[in-house]
Amino acid sequence: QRKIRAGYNLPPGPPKLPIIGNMHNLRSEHPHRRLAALAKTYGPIFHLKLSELNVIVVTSPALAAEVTRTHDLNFASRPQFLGTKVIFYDGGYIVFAPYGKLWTQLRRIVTVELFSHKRVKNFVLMMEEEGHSMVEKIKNMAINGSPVNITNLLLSIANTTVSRAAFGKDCAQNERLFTAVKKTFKYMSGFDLPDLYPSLTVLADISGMRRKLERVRRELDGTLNEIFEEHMERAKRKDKDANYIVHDVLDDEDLVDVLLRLKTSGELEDFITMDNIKAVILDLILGGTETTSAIMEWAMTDLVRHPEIMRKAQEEVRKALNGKRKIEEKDISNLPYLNMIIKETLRMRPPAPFLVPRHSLETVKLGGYTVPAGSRVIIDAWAIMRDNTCWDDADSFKPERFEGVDMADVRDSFIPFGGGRRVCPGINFGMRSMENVLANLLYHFDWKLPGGKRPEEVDVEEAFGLSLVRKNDLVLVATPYKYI
Ligand code: HEM
Repeated sequence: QRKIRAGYNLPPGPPKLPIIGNMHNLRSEHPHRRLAALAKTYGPIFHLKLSELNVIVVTSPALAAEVTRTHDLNFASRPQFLGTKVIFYDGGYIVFAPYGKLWTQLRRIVTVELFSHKRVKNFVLMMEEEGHSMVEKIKNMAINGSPVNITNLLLSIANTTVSRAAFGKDCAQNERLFTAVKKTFKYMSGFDLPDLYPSLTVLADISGMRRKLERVRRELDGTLNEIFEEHMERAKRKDKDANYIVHDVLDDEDLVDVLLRLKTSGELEDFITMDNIKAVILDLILGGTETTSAIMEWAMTDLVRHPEIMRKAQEEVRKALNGKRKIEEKDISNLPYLNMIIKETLRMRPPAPFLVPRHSLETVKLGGYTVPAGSRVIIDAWAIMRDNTCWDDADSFKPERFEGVDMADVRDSFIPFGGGRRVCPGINFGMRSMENVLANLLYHFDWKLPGGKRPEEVDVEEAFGLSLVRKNDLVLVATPYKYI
């Protein structure tokens, strides 16, 4: 560290304490708010020492663009955490993968096979089906007078949507897998002791962290093995049965089918193992579940807090549907205001406030300062999207601000999905599924708070884990809409 300081012009930052560096500066329930406050003192790029690690934080659109565009390749890698190494088959292969051949191959496969327009179109039919069954569930609760736990409902539908895309319909192991995945969420903050002192490998054992992680990994691996075996069996039956008919696209291949087909037909590079394939599936579940459910939950929170915005959104969807009983994909494109609501929620409550950290491969200059090779680089998307110099009245929920905005013009200041070659590949999939679910909630029901609470009494307490979520469950009362 002394060597780094002597030779380099590191960005400014708060004073460091011996051994722990700046860890005390982040001790807060809300690290995203702490970092934004530090930016006010130290400027748009600052340096933190978290135990052994050099952490560079950037909080301006221009510097974020330098990371994701000007120096894209240099920052295209990820730091490694103990959790990702143990659980994700030695390193994770997409979200947390270091930059390299394996990541490039697997990301390409996922982009082409899961997120292509054609596939997302097929998945949309599945999303429609899930949307309808959610509506029926809520109608039953409304008839019985039970309030709806929106938090659980949305997490469950987000999980079903991603896992149906990955494993197909009626996967018996889904519940078990999701329970294990949820356990992994809490081991992945990157701020755990073994991650802050990576050179002290013994810490992973003393703290008991490795043991806990290995237990979860065994659970996940066993469940994934069962799922893969069932898929292989089904593929064999399909091959043997010349009369096997694919009845509709929902019956078609899911992602596990696709990956297994590519593997057995030799279309995948030899170095891609079954463990890599299993890790890809976990990556997608991890990347796609809590993010989408968090945004939908915050959107509902802000809608009940702003009844006039809720009313406007409901008028839009009810006018567009004109008495129809079921929402279809083609209806969604007639809901521009709903799309603005989702964008505004992504701006104000990004599920990944710091995106996913980057790792600097080489020493480079950023904003006139030196970023040493091996630094962890955090793009503070939360601070950028709450910056009053980028967004007028940035702390207020105003979906109208996106009216007529060409998104290319705000590409550096609207970054909930990140940018550059590590940008989120699930944008299309995520946006479609969120629009579908929210349109259903707004079309079929009127919503109010239980116990006669007023809109301004809705709590907006945040909890910071793998994603920025509500601290307390959102519970609302639904009244079914009387169709025209
Ligand atoms: C509200 C929805 C979502 C948000 C806000 C979101 C946000 C993000 C962010 C910030 C990153 C890191 C980007 C960077 O480093 O620049 C990311 C990466 C990723 N996301 Fe998403 N995501 C969402 C939905 C999804 C969905 C639905 C999926 C898949 C089903 C998904 C899969 C991934 C994957 C695989 C990566 C890793 C990309 C890589 O490192 O190459 N995400 N996402």
